[in-house]
Amino acid sequence: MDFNAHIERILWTEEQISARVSELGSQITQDFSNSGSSSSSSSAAPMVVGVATGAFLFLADLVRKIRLPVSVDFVRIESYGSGTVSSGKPKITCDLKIDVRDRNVIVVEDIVDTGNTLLFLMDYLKSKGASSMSVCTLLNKSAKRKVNVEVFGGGKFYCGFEVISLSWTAFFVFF
Ligand SMILES: O=P(O)(O)OC[C@H]1O[C@H](OP(=O)(O)OP(=O)(O)O)[C@H](O)[C@@H]1O
Repeated sequence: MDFNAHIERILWTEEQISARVSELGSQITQDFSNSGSSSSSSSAAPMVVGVATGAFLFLADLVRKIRLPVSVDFVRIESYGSGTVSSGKPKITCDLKIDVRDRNVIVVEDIVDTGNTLLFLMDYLKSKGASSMSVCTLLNKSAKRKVNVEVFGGGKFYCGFEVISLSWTAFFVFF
């Protein structure tokens, strides 16, 4: 089987992604080093929560670049099923194992698209008593956003790469 036959074009090389992941890890290390967190309400090292399944590889690369004793957990949230269009109704199909109460949580995503998954997760983490929520996503498709993606408790939004939609690219080429 020719693996490359499934790749239409390469947007970012392995080297570019690796360099960007290192930058994100350094930024997070810096932001969470001084007071133990970006929020003043908790002194514990941040808890990194990957949204499975998509985030697992990015998370593995990212945590090796964060020079802090982070704890790691996963939550499985699905909204696409086997399709490519979001149902708009994310659901937890595998819950967190670690208690997030009074913790500063960094949610790690492979991609933020409509924003529905993060909005759902933000409400969930708030209901579980997390002190703050930051987001670190490898890819961000802000042109596809349907709901506002917010952080809370002094958290930050970290983004690896912004994905420009083809229609916008065509618009700029045309003019
Ligand atoms: O911003 P949104 O429109 O909510 O989309 C983003 C979410 O969609 C994908 O997950 P998916 O539901 O496909 O599950 P998977 O990671 O298991 O493939 C992706 O990994 C994000 O979690």
